[in-house]
Amino acid sequence: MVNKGKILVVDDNPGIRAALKILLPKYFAAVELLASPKEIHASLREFAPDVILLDMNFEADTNTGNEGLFWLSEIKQRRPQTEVVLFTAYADIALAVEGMKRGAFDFIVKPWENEKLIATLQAASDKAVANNGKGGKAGGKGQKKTGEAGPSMLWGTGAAMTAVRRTVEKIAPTDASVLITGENGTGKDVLAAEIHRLSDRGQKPMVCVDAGAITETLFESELFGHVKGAFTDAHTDHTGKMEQANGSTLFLDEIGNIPLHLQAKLLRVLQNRSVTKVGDTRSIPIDIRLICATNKNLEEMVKQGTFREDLYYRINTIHLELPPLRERSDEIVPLANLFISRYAAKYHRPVTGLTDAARQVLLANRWSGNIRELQNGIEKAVILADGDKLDAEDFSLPLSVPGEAEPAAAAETLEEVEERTIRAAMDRFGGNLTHVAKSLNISRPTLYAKLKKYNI
Ligand SMILES: Nc1ncnc2c1ncn2[C@@H]1O[C@H](COP(=O)(O)OP(=O)(O)OP(=O)(O)O)[C@@H](O)[C@H]1O
Repeated sequence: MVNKGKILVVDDNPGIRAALKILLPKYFAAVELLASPKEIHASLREFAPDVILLDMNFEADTNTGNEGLFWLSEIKQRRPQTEVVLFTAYADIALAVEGMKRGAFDFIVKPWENEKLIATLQAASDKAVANNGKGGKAGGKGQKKTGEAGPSMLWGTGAAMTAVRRTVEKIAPTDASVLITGENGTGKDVLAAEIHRLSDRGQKPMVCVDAGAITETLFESELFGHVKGAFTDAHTDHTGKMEQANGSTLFLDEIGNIPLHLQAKLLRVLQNRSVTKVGDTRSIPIDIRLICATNKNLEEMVKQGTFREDLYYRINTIHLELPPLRERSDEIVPLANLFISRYAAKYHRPVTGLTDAARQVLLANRWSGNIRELQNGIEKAVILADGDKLDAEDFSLPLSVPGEAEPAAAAETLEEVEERTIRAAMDRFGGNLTHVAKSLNISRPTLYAKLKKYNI
């Protein structure tokens, strides 16, 4: 069946373009092919593709994929509703995860299988159509919206998350500054929203600023505001995010990305509890609760002199560390089920759950992109699935061990999940401890201790 989607292929290999020129028009309403990414901007404007199949390396002899990542963010900035499928000859899972974190829909490795390529492009096209329906807001990370109601948070029952939850319950109603750390995709934004929701300020919208997404020149104006005429483009007065957050919570994401000279200005505002707009002399008192997040090690940055120590102590009254998903295995199945119901409703698919084999594959995966990667995987699987349960084959995951161990149930203990994951990895790597330790991201001594503990 021909999908309504418009596909743009960007690849400098003429042979690949020739093959796709024959294949794709059988399945899609319109297909455009470009040899160079330099023409992407024009094509975004004129052709307005739903999906871009984007080569990762355009210069001969390079295989870093950096060019692909650069063009991915260009596309996402200019036309966020367009979905991007990365196309690479180099099977690099780290690059795939990086691309997904930056908003790519999926990753296809060359040489490709026609069936998989078409299915992926069709799923991406369906998602692009859904994106268009909600005004172009697409997945991936972009500028955050003030007051956007974040999705509700599912709390894990493992030891680490139980401890985080207890702390959150104690500190949420106070005005203490909170620093949330953790790898990308562990749920820092979601946790910030939860703290705000539980606080006395929860009736007002939380104001979010992604410090990683604002240019240095706009930072002050964005945060503190400006008055008309303060600089060339300041045609009107602008209320900064700090003032907008008055009486509420300010969530400052990616705080580790703020350059030193701006850190000094931020500190001054926090100390004085007042803000002065760019181009103004009057100071406006502000009453905000500050929550910051970062995936960087700020303590290390303080030692290296790239993060101000005084600012670090100011924002870090309470420190919450979100563990990576691989250390929160008890959450994988409940989260997967949550995302299944969310996406089944969104895409009108009759999917209701997971087969045992699918649970198995999800539990055995490493999830370097954490909950975001799981969410993306479920979204794609829901779009592509044929039956009412997602099966192992609906996920293209590297560490799958279908049908080996006992099916996982949501009620399993963390230890049971850990034991099964280790057994699965031992089988997969034929007992090669170096490979098993590496795949589980633990040291060999830790692995020895666990093998002994579980009598493996
Ligand atoms: N506990 C949770 N319950 C439900 N959904 C969650 C949970 N944690 C994270 N998610 C979902 O996973 C995705 C990633 O979460 P979030 O953006 O909060 O991570 P993050 O740590 O802030 O990532 P980054 O470091 O890239 O900013 C989001 O779509 C979010 O809705």
